[in-house]
Amino acid sequence: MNESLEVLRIEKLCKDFSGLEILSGVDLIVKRGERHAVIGPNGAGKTTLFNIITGKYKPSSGRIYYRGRDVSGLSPDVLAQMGIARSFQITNVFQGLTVLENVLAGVRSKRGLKYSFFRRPVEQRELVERAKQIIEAVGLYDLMDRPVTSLAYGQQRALEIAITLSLDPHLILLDEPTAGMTREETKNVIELIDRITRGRTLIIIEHDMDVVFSLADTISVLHHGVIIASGSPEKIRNDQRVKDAYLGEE
Ligand SMILES: Nc1ncnc2c1ncn2[C@@H]1O[C@H](COP(=O)(O)OP(=O)(O)OP(=O)(O)O)[C@@H](O)[C@H]1O
Repeated sequence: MNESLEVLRIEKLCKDFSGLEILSGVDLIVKRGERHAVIGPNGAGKTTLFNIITGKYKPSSGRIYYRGRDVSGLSPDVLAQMGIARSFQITNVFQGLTVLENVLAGVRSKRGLKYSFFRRPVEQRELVERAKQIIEAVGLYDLMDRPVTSLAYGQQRALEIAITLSLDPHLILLDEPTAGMTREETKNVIELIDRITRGRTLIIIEHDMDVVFSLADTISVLHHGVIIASGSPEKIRNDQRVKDAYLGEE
C-alpha cells in the first residue's frame, strides 16, 4: 500500500476507564478521500475512539499516525491546527451570535486570530467572504444574519457542519450527524455532507444503516473493543462475523 494515501493509521489502540477496557487493540486505516463509517453496537466504544483521535482522551496504549506523523496523545488544539476537525455540537457554539459570526469565529481561529482581533480591512473582508462561501455551501445563506437560537433543528445541524468546514480540515469526524432527524432532514443532511466534504477525508459514526450504506465507501465494524471487519459496503454486508455480531438479518 502507498503510505502517502493514508490519512490515519491506528495501531493496537487500547483504552480503559478505571480498569474497564473499552478498546482492546483497535487497528484501523483511513485513506485519503475515503468516506469511512464506523459502526457497531451501543457501547462498543465508537465515541471513545473519536475522543482519542481528536485528543480529548489519551490512549492507554497503542499509536495513532496522522498523515504519516505519530500524533498519539497530542492535545485537541494541536490536532485541530493540524487539520483534524470534529463536528461541533450546537450546544458548543455561540447561541447569541449569528450564523455568520459563528462561522467567522471558526475561520479566524483557523488563521490563529482571536475573535475580537481586528486585522486590516482587506484581510477582514477576505475572512468574511470565506465564511459566506461556506454558509452558502450548506444552504444557510439567507439566514446568515439570524441568531443561532432562531434556527430550526436541521438548520442548526447544517451550521455545525459549516463551523467544522470553517476550520478547513483534512480529516472530518462526524458523530451521528443525523441523530434526531426526520427522514427528510436525514436525506438532506446526507446529501449535504456528501457534497461539501468531497475531496476531504471523512469518518462518520452512524447508527442508521440506510445512511451508512448510502454514504460510506468503506465501513469498519467495532465490536467488543476491536475492529472485526473493514472494507467495502458489499464486503461488510456479506461478512458472516458482522452478520452474527451486528447486522443480523438486516
Ligand atoms: N469518560 C468515561 N469514563 C468512564 N467510562 C466511559 C467514559 N467514556 C465512555 N465510557 C464508557 O465506554 C463505553 C463505550 O462508550 P462509547 O460512548 O464510546 O460507545 P459508543 O459505541 O459510542 O456507544 P453509542 O453507540 O451508544 O453512542 C461505555 O460503556 C461508556 O460508559
